[in-house]
Amino acid sequence: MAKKATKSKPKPTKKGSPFKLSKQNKIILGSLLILFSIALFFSFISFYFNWQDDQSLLSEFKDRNELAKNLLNKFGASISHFFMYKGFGLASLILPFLICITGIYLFLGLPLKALLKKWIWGLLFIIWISIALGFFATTSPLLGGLVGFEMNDFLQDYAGKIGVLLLLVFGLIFILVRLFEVTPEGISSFFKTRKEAISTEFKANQERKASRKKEQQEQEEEDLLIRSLEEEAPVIIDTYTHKTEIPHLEKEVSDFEITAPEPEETLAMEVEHVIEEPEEIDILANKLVDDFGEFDPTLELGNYKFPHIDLLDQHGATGGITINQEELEENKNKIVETLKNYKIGIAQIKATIGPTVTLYEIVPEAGVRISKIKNLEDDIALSLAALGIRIIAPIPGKGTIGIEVPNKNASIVSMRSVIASSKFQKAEMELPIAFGKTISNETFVVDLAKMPHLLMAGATGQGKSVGLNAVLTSLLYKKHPAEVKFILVDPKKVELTLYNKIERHFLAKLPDSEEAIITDNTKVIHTLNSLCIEMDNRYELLKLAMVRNLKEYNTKFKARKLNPNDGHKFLPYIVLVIDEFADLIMTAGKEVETPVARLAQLARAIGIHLIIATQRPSVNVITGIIKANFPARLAFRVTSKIDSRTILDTAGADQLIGRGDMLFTQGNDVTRIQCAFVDTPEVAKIVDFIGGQRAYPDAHELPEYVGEDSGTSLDNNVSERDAKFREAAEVIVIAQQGSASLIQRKLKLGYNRAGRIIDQLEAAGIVGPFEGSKARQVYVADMVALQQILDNE
Ligand SMILES: Nc1ncnc2c1ncn2[C@@H]1O[C@H](COP(=O)(O)OP(=O)(O)OP(=O)(O)O)[C@@H](O)[C@H]1O
Repeated sequence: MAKKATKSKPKPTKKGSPFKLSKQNKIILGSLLILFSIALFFSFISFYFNWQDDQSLLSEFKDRNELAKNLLNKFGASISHFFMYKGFGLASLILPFLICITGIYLFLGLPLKALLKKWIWGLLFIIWISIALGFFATTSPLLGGLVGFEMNDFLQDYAGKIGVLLLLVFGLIFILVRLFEVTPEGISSFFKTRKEAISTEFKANQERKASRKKEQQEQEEEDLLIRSLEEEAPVIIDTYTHKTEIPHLEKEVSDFEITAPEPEETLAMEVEHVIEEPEEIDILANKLVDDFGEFDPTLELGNYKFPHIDLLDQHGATGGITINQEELEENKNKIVETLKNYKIGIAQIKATIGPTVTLYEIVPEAGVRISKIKNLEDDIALSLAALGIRIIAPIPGKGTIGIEVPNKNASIVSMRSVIASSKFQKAEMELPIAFGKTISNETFVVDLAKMPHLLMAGATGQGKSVGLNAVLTSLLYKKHPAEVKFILVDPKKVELTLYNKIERHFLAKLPDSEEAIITDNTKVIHTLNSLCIEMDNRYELLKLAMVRNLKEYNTKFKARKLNPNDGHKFLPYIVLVIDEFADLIMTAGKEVETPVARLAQLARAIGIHLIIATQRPSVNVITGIIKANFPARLAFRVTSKIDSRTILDTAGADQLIGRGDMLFTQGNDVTRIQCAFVDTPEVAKIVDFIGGQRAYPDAHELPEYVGEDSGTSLDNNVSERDAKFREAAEVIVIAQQGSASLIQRKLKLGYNRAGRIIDQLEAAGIVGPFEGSKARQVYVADMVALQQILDNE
C-alpha cells in the first residue's frame, strides 16, 4: 500500500523527499487505514469466540459454499489466525490501534515523525505482552500466540523459568521508566498526594460538621435573641453571649490542624511530557508547501545563468608550481649557514613550497632557546639577503620554527584555479570567498557570513583592488542575484565602476539616487544611515518571526511559515564594500565612524556584512571601536611595522613581497596566502555575462534616509545656529584660518556639520566667502573683538 503511495508522488520541489504524499493522497490513505483497523479489531475480537469453529475452514478459503463464523468471515478468520494464533496472541489487539492512529495522523495531515515512536513502543509492548502471557498462561496458549509460546520455549531453554521471569520484570521496568517515566520519587509523590487528598477530605468533613454545629448554635442564639427581644431584654447581653461562644469553636478547629500532614521537606514534582501539537500555522504552511512547493526566491529570475569558468583566464599557470631543486638547496644551505653563525644548531629541516614563498620548517637542536632565534629575526633576514622573509618562531601548534623565503619565480594563482577547485565548488557556506592559495598550495576558502566583517589594508599597488575583485567574483560565481546584494563605495571612482553593469541584478541603492556605485561622501553617510534603518527593520522582522538570525528567518520564510501580508519577505544578504576608507574617515569623521561601528557591532545576525579597505591603516582611520568589531583582517604589504601592528596586531605585513602576497587572521592564527589574481578584463567579461541577462526592474532598494537639513542659507538667524557655533568661532579666530577641516579636527565634528557652521560664520560676518582651495579669510582679529560681536547680537 505504502509502495503504491510512494509511486504516486511526482513532486516538483527540489528538496521534497520521494516519499512525500500530497494532501489528497494522505486523506485517502488515512481513511483506508482507519477503516482497515476497525475491521481488524472486530475480526480479532470475533476470533476469540469462534476460532475453534473457523479453524477448519482456513484451508478452504476459496470454497464459496463454506462460511466462517468470524464477523468478517473468511478474511477475518484468516487474518486473525495469522496475527493471533500464529503471531502474538491477545497482544495483537494493539495492532489495530497503531494502524488507526497512523490513519488519523495521515487524515489530519499531522507530522508523521511522532508516529515512529508510537510504533516502536507499540511493537515492544506487543512482544512483551506476548511473552508474558506465554509465560503465565501456559494452559491457554492462544493468549500468548505462537510467538509468545516459542519465545518462552526458546528463552527457558537458555535461562530457565526464573531467568525468563527476571527478563520480563526488567522489560516491564524498562517500559514503565522509559514510556511512562515512572520514577521512585514519582511513586512516592503519588502516594503522598493520595494521603494528602484523604486527609484534606477528612479535614473538610470535620469542618463541615463544625460549621453545622456552629450554625445550630447561631440558630439557637437567634432564637434566644428573638425571645429576649420579646422579653425586651437589652441587646448587649446577647452580643456578649455571642462572643463568648467563638473561642470554643476556634479550639475545635485548631484540634483538626494537628491531624493535617506535616509540610514536605522536598516537594517532588511530576513533569508531564506534552506531545508537541503542530501549530495551526505549521499545518497551514505544510499545506501551502504541499500545494505550491517551498518558496523559491530565485524564481523571478528563474532562467538566470551563473557565470561559467571560461570567463576567467589561466594566467599561464597551468602546471601549478614548478619546483626548482637548486633554489631549494641553495636556500637551505643559506639558512643552515646563517644559523650556524649565530651558534644555532639545526636538528631537522623541511620545505613546503607555496606559489610565492617556500616555508622552511626548522627543528632546532635541543637546548636552543626560541627567544634567541626570535631576537635574531632581523639578522637572519639580512644574512639571507632576500626581500619578504618572515620568521615565525614558533609556528603555532607545531613546535618548529618557520622561515618563509620568497621563490625566485613566483607563480600567479589564477582566480580560475581557485574557483574551479573542489573546495570552493563544494563549499557549503552562506557567502563563500576563495581568497587564493595558502603556503602549502591549498585553496583558501572562508565564509564571509561567519567572519562576519572584513578589514583589508595594504599600501598602494600591493593588490588590494585585485583582492576586492576576488571577493566579489567569488560571490558572483556562487550566489544568485536574489540571495546577495552589494553596496559599493568607491571614492576613487574608477576601481568598482565596472560593476555598474550588474546594478539591476546584484546592487542595492538609495531610493532617490541615480548611480548605484557610491562615490561621494554625503551619499556614503546617507547610505550608511539607511543601512542602519534596514538593520533595525530586519531585527523587527526577525523578532516577529521569533528567529535568531537571517538564515533561520529565510528558512522559515521558504517553508511558508511567515505571511508576506505581515511584512515578511525573503531577505538577501547585503555586502557593503568600502574602498579607501581612510579618505572617508578623514573627510566625514564621526558621521561615518558611528554608523559603521553600529553596523559592525549589530549587523552580523541579520545578514549585513562589511568589507572595508584602506591604504593607510593608521590608528585614526582604524579606530579602536572599528577594530574591535572586525575580527577578520587581511593585510597586503604595508610600509611599516606599526601599520602591520595596527591591522594585524602583530608585525609581518611589512615583510610581505607585494603583488597579492597577504596575511589573513580571524583571531589568533595568521595565515599567509597568495591572493588569487583576477584582472580587470576578466571582471568585465563576468559582469557583461551577468548584465546581459534578464534583470530585476531596478536595483534593490534600501530604506529612505532623511538626513539633517543640508541646505545652507546665509540667513544670520541666531536661534538656528549650531550648538558648537561659539566654540567654532573661537577656534577660527585663534587660528586665524577659516577652514571647515580645522573645525572638524578641533571639535571632532563630521564634514557636513563643520561645513554648515562655516556657512553660519560667514553669515555672521566672522569669516569671508569660499575661495576655492584657499582657506577663507577671517574678519575678526582677536577674541576681544569676537566677544563684542557675539555679545551685540
Ligand atoms: N594576486 C596577485 N597576483 C599577481 N599580481 C598581482 C596580484 N595582485 C596584484 N597584483 C599586481 O599588482 C598590481 C597592483 O594591484 P592593485 O591594483 O590591486 O593594487 P592596489 O593595492 O589596489 O593599489 P591602489 O591602492 O593604488 O589601488 C596589479 O596590477 C597586478 O599587476
